[in-house]
Amino acid sequence: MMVGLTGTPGTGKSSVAAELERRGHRVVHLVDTVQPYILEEDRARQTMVVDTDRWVAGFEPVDGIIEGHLAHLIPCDLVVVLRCRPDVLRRRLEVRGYPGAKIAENVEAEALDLILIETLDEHPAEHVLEVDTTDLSIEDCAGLVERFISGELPPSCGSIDWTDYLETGL
Ligand SMILES: Nc1ncnc2c1ncn2[C@@H]1O[C@H](COP(=O)(O)OP(=O)(O)OP(=O)(O)O)[C@@H](O)[C@H]1O
Repeated sequence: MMVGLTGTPGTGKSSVAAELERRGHRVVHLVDTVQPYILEEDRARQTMVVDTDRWVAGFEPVDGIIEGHLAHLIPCDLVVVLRCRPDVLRRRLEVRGYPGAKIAENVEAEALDLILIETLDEHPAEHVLEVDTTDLSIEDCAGLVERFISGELPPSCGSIDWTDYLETGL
């Protein structure tokens, strides 16, 4: 089974994936697979521009967990979307020393549910679990992912509304 672990930067994908790896799951990090598909470096946004169509077409399916903010673009069997309340996400990204514009862009994307919307463009809701990491430990998040994969936890998404964080200007 191929499981995507996606979310806005800072929502905890790498941390949760590391915990799942520690628990014996096979994890593939998308950052290790995009190198041949990088078109250019976007210096202002401190990020790489990836030819996502070619990358998706060239992706070899794996039996395991695919971690990265493009994971929902792959034809996974299940997708977990990690979420983080925008004010807390802002703090997580500030700690990283990201430029203000990059923080604002990611915080706004999170408040607008962009990754979830993209996920539901590609996958039926019955294959999707949304996890609000804001008040959960990394171990708890990993536990929810495990229970979703095993079928113990049903799919669930769409109950988060952080539009207030847009109106208050964060
Ligand atoms: N559930 C959590 N509770 C508290 N802090 C968390 C949680 N998950 C992640 N963090 C913290 O948030 C920060 C960002 O986490 P992480 O690097 O795992 O995010 P990411 O989604 O993989 O980001 P990127 O896409 O940029 O790699 C880290 O400092 C991590 O310790």
